[in-house]
Amino acid sequence: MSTLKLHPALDNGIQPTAANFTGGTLQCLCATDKVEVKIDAQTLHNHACGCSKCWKPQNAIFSVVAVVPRDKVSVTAHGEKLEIVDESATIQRHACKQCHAHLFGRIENKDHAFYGLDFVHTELSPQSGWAAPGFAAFVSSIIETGTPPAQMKAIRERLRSIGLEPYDCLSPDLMDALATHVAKQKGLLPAN
Ligand SMILES: N[C@@H](CCC(=O)N[C@@H](CSCO)C(=O)NCC(=O)O)C(=O)O
Ligand SMILES: [Zn+2]
Ligand SMILES: [Zn+2]
Repeated sequence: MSTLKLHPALDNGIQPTAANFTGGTLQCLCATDKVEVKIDAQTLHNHACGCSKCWKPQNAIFSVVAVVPRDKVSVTAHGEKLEIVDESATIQRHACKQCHAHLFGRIENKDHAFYGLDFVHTELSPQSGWAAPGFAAFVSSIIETGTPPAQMKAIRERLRSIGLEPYDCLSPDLMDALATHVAKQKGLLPAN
């Protein structure tokens, strides 16, 4: 067992994706009056994210975050406790005002490549079977939240050892999707 602590869902053995899994609920960390969000689909593109904006549990250096179509996400309890962390961010993260867990992050810009997808942390779910993380994104960004640069080599090696290829932005598939969207907007590729 490595002494490097990345995130509990990575350090304790990655739980496998369940076939035919169709969703569940997310709950905030409050002891009572939990905010609850229902997700009526399996998640996609789950990944470790090292950026400073994605929510992570205490002492974790990575977040674990996936996407799901926004029309599959609904607030089912205590929505009055939610607030948007940063209205100016591309991803508007809806967090519990009391425990600060992020229940979902929504893109409101219709011109964005990922418009229509919400960002969610399935570790907040009592169910198991959600999509397993498949890569690590924004790895160099962990330096921005205080990780000493000298630890980066060991952290990238640890990520690889648990099957998560480290990238300093998103994965090549997702970067290609972003660039394809821009080329279509410019009329350099056919719209569909
Ligand atoms: N170095 C910055 C990077 C922040 C960043 O660009 N984060 C990405 C990934 S979040 C989920 O994968 C992003 O798309 N952000 C848009 C947003 O947060 O609104 C840092 O660490 O802060
Ligand atoms: Zn809460
Ligand atoms: Zn992030």
